Amino acid sequence: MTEFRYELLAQDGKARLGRIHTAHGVIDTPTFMPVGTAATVKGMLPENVADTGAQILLGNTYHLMLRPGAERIARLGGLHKFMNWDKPILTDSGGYQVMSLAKLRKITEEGVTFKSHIDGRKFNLTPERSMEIQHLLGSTITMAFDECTPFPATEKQAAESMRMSMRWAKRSKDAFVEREGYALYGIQQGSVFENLRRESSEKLAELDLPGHSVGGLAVGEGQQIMFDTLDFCVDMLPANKPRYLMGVGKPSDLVGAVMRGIDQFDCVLPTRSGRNAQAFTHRGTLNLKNGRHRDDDRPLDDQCNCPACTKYSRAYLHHLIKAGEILGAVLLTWHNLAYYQDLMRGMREAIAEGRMEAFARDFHAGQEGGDI
Ligand SMILES: CC1(C)O[C@H]2[C@@H](O1)[C@@]1(COC(C)(C)O1)O[C@@H]2CNc1nc2cc3nc(N)[nH]c(=O)c3cc2[nH]1
Repeated sequence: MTEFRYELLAQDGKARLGRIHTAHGVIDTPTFMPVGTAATVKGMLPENVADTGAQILLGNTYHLMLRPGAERIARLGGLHKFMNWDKPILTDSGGYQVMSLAKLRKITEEGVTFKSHIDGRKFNLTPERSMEIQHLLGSTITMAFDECTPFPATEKQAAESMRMSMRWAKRSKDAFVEREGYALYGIQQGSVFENLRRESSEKLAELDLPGHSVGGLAVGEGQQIMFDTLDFCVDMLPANKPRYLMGVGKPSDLVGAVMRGIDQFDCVLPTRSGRNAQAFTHRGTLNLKNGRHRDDDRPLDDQCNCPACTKYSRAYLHHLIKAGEILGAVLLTWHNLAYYQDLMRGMREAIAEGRMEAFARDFHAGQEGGDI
């Protein structure tokens, strides 16, 4: 069996090249984790997600506990078997999704009670139940149960929220079932306050966990405040363990956060935007609904080798979108995931060669290139 461990292979400024070894395989970092909320990366076969270069997917405790149920997935062999993905899976712990999706939520020291946004059934989620669900799913990386502090928050609100999350982190660790090659990550909170981020990091350090995430960001604060917070909060987490920035983000967020020491990312943007006709390319973003594409025989992105870019034209993609054809959403999702993986691969190579600054400059020049 493989023990869970992080290898730091190279650094370029604060940017890190690394490798995470897990029971379900290796993850080259910096890495982007496609979101597979309901046990599927929407519109994609898992083998095609793997073909884009993805080495790990994100799943959600909240969605899977509501439907089809964690015990059912366990009876059917676990989430990897259920969705036919044999590489690592990281599952979020549910607190964030309860606050952003569920109805009639009630938070107490014990946990959260809420009504399903699907059928109104009542549920109870505690650190202990979240750990049990993620164990039943067979998650490679389990996230501690926390409260994502809303933005904006006063320092007092952020302190109270963070301190409850740190008590819940201890309960998560006590309930987590240790398995070789599997890991529990702690989640740093504290909003935008340096002293609270430090207090959170010190509390997490006492638990000696194999990895950590920066929580409480990508909650509407905007890129500059996110970067300003990362400038001080990432270094508070142990350098010999992975650092995961939850819910981020658009391509320029990824470049800026890698340069501030982040190793793992997840975001709905590439898949959700793909279903909404938006394509990320090396020369900026395109909306394929726009009529200017109707006669354009060029590939979507001439630097991409995904099926959408090598087998079809912008005109065809525009036609599929206008006609509401499923293939339009599939091809744009496929392309966006391939673009995100190309971006991460490009950054890994740049860090290995000590040219991350130049990579970032070229990235921004390409995005502002215009006339795409
Ligand atoms: C509500 C929904 C679907 O989740 C996405 C997406 O909208 C949207 C809306 O704007 C973008 C940025 C594009 O992403 O924000 C969400 C992504 N930001 C984010 N995800 C998080 C998940 C988290 N999980 C835990 N356990 N704890 C956290 O502190 C936490 C913080 C997070 N911040």
